[in-house]
Amino acid sequence: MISFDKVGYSYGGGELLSEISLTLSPGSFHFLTGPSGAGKTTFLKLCYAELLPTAGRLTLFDGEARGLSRDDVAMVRRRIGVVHQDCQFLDHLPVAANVALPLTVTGKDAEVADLQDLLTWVGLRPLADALPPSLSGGERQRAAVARAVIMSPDVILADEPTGNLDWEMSQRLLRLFLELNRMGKTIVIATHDMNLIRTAKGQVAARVLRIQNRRVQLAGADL
Ligand SMILES: Nc1ncnc2c1ncn2[C@@H]1O[C@H](COP(=O)(O)OP(=O)(O)OP(=O)(O)O)[C@@H](O)[C@H]1O
Repeated sequence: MISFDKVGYSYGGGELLSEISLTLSPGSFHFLTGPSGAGKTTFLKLCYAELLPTAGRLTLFDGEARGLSRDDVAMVRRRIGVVHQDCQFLDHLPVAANVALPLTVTGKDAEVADLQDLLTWVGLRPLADALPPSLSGGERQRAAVARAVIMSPDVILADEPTGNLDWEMSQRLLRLFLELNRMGKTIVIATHDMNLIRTAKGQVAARVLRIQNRRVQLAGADL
């Protein structure tokens, strides 16, 4: 589905990521960890063609990343939902409209019932008409998850989704990702939170990718 073959990435200086060879198979669950500045966000950006490799071959679905046309990139982005680290919203639009935005911008209307179901699923139905600035950190993250899944993507990438959340809210968010994975979605979560990883590993056959010394490698079973 997403396959790295000796991929490297450089922002212009030396390589930040080197010789990455791995495959994110359909339905798999991966955590991505590593020190601050190691390149986790950069790795995720490669996965959704926000950045293109500066070395090696990266296959996104059936196409080589560097050979994708604009239409191909748009197609890739429709199949990948991203929960960004800072989850930005349009502050003048209510939560429901923000969640529906990926559909609206592609000219489609969200079915009201589907949108309400999605908001119920993330526990935000009572806040459907609230404006984003009034949401708590956990509510923002759940709205971002809802927005990332509204297009029914095959893959969900989340960048530090539990970064500023307390343990209970982190667990709640983790349950959403576990449920999405049970529905067959491929999940990649970048996180520093080892407790979250351990908790998840009790519930799903998650693999842990660790970025160290520019390489991305599968961590041992001790994690
Ligand atoms: N657009 C850019 N131009 C140049 N350097 C960049 C750019 N974006 C990121 N970097 C650098 O690349 C390195 C990796 O950044 P990245 O955000 O991928 O790391 P990270 O592992 O996600 O970090 P954190 O855990 O702190 O979020 C950092 O040193 C960062 O300063």
